[in-house]
Amino acid sequence: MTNNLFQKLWSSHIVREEADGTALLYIDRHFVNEVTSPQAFEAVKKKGGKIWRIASIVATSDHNVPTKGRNTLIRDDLARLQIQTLEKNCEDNGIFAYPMNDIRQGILHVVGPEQGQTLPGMSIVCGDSHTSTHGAFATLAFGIGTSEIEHVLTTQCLVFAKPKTMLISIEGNLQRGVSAKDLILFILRKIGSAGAAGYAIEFAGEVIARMSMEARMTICNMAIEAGARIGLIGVDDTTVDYLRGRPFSPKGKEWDNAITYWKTLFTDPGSCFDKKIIINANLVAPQISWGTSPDMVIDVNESIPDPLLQDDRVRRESITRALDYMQLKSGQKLTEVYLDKIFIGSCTNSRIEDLRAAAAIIKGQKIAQNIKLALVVPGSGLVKAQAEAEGLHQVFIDAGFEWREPGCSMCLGMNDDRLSAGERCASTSNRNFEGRQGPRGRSHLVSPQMAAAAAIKGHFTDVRLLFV
Ligand SMILES: CC(C)[C@H](C(=O)O)[C@@H](O)C(=O)O
Ligand code: SF4
Repeated sequence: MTNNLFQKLWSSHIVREEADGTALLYIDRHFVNEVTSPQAFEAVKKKGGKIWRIASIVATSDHNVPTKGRNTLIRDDLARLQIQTLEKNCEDNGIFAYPMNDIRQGILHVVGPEQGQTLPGMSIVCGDSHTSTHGAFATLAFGIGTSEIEHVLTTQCLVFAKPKTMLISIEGNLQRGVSAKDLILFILRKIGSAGAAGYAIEFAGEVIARMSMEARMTICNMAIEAGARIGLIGVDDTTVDYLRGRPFSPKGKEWDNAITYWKTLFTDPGSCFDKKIIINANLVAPQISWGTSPDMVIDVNESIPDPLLQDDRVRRESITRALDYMQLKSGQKLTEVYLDKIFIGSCTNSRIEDLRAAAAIIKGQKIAQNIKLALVVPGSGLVKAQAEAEGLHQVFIDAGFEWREPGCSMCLGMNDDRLSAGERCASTSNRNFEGRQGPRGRSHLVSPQMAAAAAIKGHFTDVRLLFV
């Protein structure tokens, strides 16, 4: 019998399955952050419950940690309280946590894989929608809400409705200067922000096979922006090589056994999917989001769409509203629009490869006069240290960027790093909703290369031209 990767992962975690496909799943790994866990811990305590499997939990604060001045008091009361509460909950329950000043601290979706706490075959949950990132390692990984966190804490299980399966196969070659981020933005634009709702997506094909784990994580990270709670990629040598020698990866005989199992985690040839999509990578240009949803995207050289040309009324209205919010006009080119801030970071694009790609473009140049603030926020303390060892930090600093401590930072306005009203930002993050990076702020989602080039020019530019 042939099974696709999702079916293999699903069936190996079922505790009980109902006829309609809803199942009680066993959870192997529970990542916990400061924002969505306090009420869950509180509820467990109130009900006199016990945490079922403490060793499955890994915690760190990432959303509202400051990215500078970490040794001074955090000014925002809520942020301070949430961080302190997480620390206390972990201490009281003996839970493994990376404190804010630990070099291993960072965004959970960067830290888990980096430490080998994300391993193929696991079921993984976290009170955060971008948990789909971990699916790049052939894990059944998805975001959950606060009441579900409580459920997992006390039972190690979770009820989950079985999703349908979608295969997105990416063939051909990505052009030079076009990255995994452009590819996933291109896919979002093709299938829409609800195009994969109710599905688990598997990304496959020759382009994925050639990609690094960092790039694969960028792809799976944004599966949720297409409505899929799960994004998956099968295990191959790249997966195994990435995990070899990581602090929490299995060692010795256990490593050998693990590889034997991991190598079964791929879609059997001839397996069925509920839906299949083929993408020609050769057609992908550098992408820029122009609107207030991650599927409102155009090629770098395209013009902003005209709402009047849309047949669908809802679509027409949402484009009109987005253009108004973004203060853009149909027919306009984004290469002509000046930017105020640059953000290179987030769980989508803050890994070492992302920083290398951005630094390669910036090297020896200065940020444009009109850029008020350009931030580079590494995804973890270890990414930061690696970048410093390679001298990348100096490239950024010399150009006029600020080099910060790891965290979610300007990806969302939950800490001091924000857009002010009306400011326009080139951002390597994953969401461009109204007010996402600060009230009335305007976000354009791009790749690290595109953000780097925009910092130098002061506006967007086609990075492919920098490589000829
Ligand atoms: C705050 C958190 C719950 C949220 C999420 O679930 O994704 C955040 O990380 C985001 O990116 O919007
Ligand atoms: S970096 Fe952004 S998308 Fe990722 S977990 Fe943090 S806030 Fe969410």
